[in-house]
Amino acid sequence: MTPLLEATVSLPPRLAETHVVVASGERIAVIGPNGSGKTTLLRAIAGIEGQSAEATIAGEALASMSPNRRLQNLSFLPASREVRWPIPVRDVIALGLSRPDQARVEELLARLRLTGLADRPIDRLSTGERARALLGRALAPRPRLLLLDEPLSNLDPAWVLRTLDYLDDVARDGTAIVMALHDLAQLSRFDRVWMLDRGQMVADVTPGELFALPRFAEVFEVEPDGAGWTLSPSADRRSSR
Ligand SMILES: Nc1ncnc2c1ncn2[C@@H]1O[C@H](COP(=O)(O)OP(=O)(O)OP(=O)(O)O)[C@@H](O)[C@H]1O
Repeated sequence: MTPLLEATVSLPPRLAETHVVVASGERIAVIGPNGSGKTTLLRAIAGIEGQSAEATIAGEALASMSPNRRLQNLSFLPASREVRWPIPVRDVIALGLSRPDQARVEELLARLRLTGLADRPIDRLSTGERARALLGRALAPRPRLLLLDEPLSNLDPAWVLRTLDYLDDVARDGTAIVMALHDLAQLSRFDRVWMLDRGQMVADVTPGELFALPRFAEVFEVEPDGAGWTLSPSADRRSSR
């Protein structure tokens, strides 16, 4: 079976050569401490960082796709929620589409509970509302692959859960999701976890396997402690942090 995504990326010194294979409908969490390379990996797969990516989606080279074809195949949601232009929310969502589709825009506005804000310029939304609108833009074309950089940050607890539920639905329809996140409490919602450390992918495991890895505590410098986390005894001994 042809994998949905196959990519070899490399951006030294920020990211060592990394080979990734993702199947349709897979949900993958990309984790790692600040500066470990999560954003770099997502941007490299998307081909945003120079010519670093050799990526194929369903066997087709991403680099040679037309802009429209790319929109149908891949959406990348950057971590930044900053939008400087006063574009109405419904138009922001429509920007994600390869051709006009008002019904799709209305569907996303309703699902993201943005219908009441649809005509408001996006630069006059709260940060969490803006995060939902930008996620709507990424979801709009029903791409085969979603690369999401911290889509849960700035969301309140209910919206974290609603967003994960929505992404589960999207994955059930066959879209693969590769998502950078910091909230390790949400890992059980994913099929696989890629753990990064200083620009290297050091684990590709199921969520259940992750916490048992000695490397986990070493990379994150924390250990599970009841319902939360505690700094591991070796924390702050690593030279680069
Ligand atoms: N444009 C850039 N040029 C050079 N180095 C960069 C650039 N952007 C990021 N870096 C460096 O690359 C490394 C990886 O950064 P990256 O943003 O991928 O980390 P991250 O895991 O997403 O971190 P965070 O959790 O803080 O968002 C860091 O050491 C960072 O300082």
